[in-house]
Amino acid sequence: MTAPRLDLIRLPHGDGIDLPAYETAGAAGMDLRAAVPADQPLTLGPGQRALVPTGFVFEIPHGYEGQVRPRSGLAFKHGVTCLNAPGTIDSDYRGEVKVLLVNLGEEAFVIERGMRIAQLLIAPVVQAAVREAAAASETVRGAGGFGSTGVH
Ligand SMILES: O=c1ccn([C@H]2C[C@H](O)[C@@H](COP(=O)(O)OP(=O)(O)OP(=O)(O)O)O2)c(=O)[nH]1
Ligand SMILES: [Mg+2]
Repeated sequence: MTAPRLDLIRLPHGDGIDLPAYETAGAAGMDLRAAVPADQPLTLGPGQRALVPTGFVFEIPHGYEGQVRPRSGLAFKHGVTCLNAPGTIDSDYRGEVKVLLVNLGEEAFVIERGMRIAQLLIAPVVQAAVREAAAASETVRGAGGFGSTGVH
């Protein structure tokens, strides 16, 4: 599969921020950095959430989506994660990509300019042809769910 091209448009407050990048050859996601002012780090108190700017508009190719996902290290060490994980970036979105972080830990967490706060995956999507139907087809599972299998 050839790699789709991804154009990133740098916004003025993203000046000097490293381009989002795949940190290793096999990385699934590119790390996103916080474009908060250098002299105004963002402090997330316990239980608080914030929309953190990345400094870039991502022109996601048609037929793909962007998924904003947490970094496991931040989640494990500090309880900091993406509240809406995975965040969805639509291919027709032309605003700045932002990361909705929440601090589920017990200590305040300080977000400095350039800190890697989340990762973005590019994934193919299809749009279904939606229609209303009279009845659902029959299956062995039927309406069973939520732990219904393997129970005698
Ligand atoms: O973590 C996220 C999630 C979304 N977005 C941007 C890109 C996305 O295309 C747009 C809309 O996101 P979504 O559809 O999840 O939000 P909504 O609440 O449904 O808003 P809208 O009515 O604008 O679609 O917001 C981000 O920058 N970061
Ligand atoms: Mg929406």
